[in-house]
Amino acid sequence: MSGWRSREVRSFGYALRGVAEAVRGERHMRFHLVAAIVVAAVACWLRLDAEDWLWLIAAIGSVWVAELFNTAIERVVDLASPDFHPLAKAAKDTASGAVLVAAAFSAVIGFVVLGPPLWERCFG
Ligand SMILES: Nc1ncnc2c1ncn2[C@@H]1O[C@H](COP(=O)(O)OP(=O)(O)OP(=O)(O)O)[C@@H](O)[C@H]1O
Repeated sequence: MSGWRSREVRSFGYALRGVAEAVRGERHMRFHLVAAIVVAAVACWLRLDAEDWLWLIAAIGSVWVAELFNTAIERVVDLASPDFHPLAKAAKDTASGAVLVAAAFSAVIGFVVLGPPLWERCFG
């Protein structure tokens, strides 16, 4: 393997390890993983079309990305400011807020995409 390629493979490995470490260490990350599996199972059961799948994938992805950044920010804040500091608090609270906003928008997308076909399947 060329030097460039082995460097790329190594970087990819570090990135995957970062995701795995976040899933192992963060309760919320595991919750998002379970939620994504449940949503995908329901979407399969409802036989959603490609466009609906894209909306769900974008919603799930946005929550995962927000949670990964939140985890990274928490780690850096813990490293830089183990003692209480108002700026550390603001950084952590803002990072959690990003997850909350992503989760809220994703819940709306889930409701709009899954709601009508689910209603139809269950009560139609
Ligand atoms: N060094 C600090 N200085 C000031 N406030 C802090 C500090 N560390 C944590 N906090 C406050 O405590 C809250 C909880 O912090 P913590 O590190 O426990 O993260 P968390 O929100 O519990 O994340 P998770 O549950 O995902 O581990 C933060 O949102 C922040 O308001």
